[in-house]
Amino acid sequence: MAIKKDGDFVTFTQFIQDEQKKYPGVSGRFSWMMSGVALATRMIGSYIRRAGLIDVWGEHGTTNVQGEVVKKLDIMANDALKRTLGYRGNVGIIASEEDNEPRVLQEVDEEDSYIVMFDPLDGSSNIDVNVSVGTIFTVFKNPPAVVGAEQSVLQPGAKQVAAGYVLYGSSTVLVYTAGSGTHMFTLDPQFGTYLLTRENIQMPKHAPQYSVNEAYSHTFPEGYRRYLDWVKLQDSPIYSSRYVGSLVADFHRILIKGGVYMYPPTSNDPQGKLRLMYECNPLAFIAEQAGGLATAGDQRIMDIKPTDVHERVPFIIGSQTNVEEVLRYAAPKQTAGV
Ligand SMILES: O=P(O)(O)OC[C@H]1O[C@](O)(COP(=O)(O)O)[C@@H](O)[C@@H]1O
Ligand SMILES: [Mg+2]
Ligand SMILES: [Mg+2]
Repeated sequence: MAIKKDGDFVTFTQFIQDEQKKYPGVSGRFSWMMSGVALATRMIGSYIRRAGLIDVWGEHGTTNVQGEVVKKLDIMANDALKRTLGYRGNVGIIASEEDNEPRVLQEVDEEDSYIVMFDPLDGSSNIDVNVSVGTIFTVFKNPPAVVGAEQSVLQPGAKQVAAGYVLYGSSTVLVYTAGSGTHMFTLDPQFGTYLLTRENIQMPKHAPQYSVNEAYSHTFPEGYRRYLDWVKLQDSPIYSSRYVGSLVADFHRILIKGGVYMYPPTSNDPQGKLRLMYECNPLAFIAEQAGGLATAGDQRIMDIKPTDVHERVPFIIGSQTNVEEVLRYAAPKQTAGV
């Protein structure tokens, strides 16, 4: 249900403006920038809702810097975000899964300048088959003293000022944090705006459910294979498994119901498949703000010092006790303090 405050629904922009009032001297341009992200995701959502009626299915005919076949919707989503953020006036630098390099959008005064990085369309392999997909974004402050777009973006996840994702599922939801809890907004198709529906989400401490692509498990490091053997022997409770193949959809289920998602190193992707800057860091911020954990197995995701905007890392995220169960096997030395 949409949450009412003083008898009124709370829109995403209003919520951010109220949240920003806690920080002295904030210009309000932050919420203007965030409304740009919200606008782009409404555009992307309208493309997805009309898939099959309009030409969004299939390949774009190019490959991205990661060697992946790019889908038409990857590019449409990327363009929508670049266009709306371009008009916001306080986004200095952007970086995207679909662009080789981070790009200086405009010179803005340092005080109020942000970096926005995003995975414009997450779960690309599910686009043509009508399975939920998403958009993931993260926001950093633009460091003073210009050091060049490439260097400016290479900040550890702990420096994020905000992060979020949109899940284009049975309903369209936007999950967001700016460091004071994790909150969810649902797009009201009638009003065409995101309304607050869950505030201060707390991830369950444990749930008997894991999410991993087991087709590759024979190539996982031994620890992860031992965890999968252990989890299948549990009978009270018995664990079940779920895997959609869209990171945002698999993570959202865990945020609400608990459990653990992992994408270990594989023979195909010895560093792991998922990208630190615009997939793992934003979800880690959201998970931690909801009482969960996120690790690369040997260190907390948000402590990793990035070296490349498209770098990949092993990824374990979810409920506190579930993640600790995985780490007992996958990274024994890592249990305390993740
Ligand atoms: O098919 P696999 O190897 O299980 O990988 C699925 C994973 O890859 C991704 O599709 C990668 O993200 P993109 O679709 O944004 O490239 C994740 O959403 C998903 O969790
Ligand atoms: Mg992705
Ligand atoms: Mg993507």
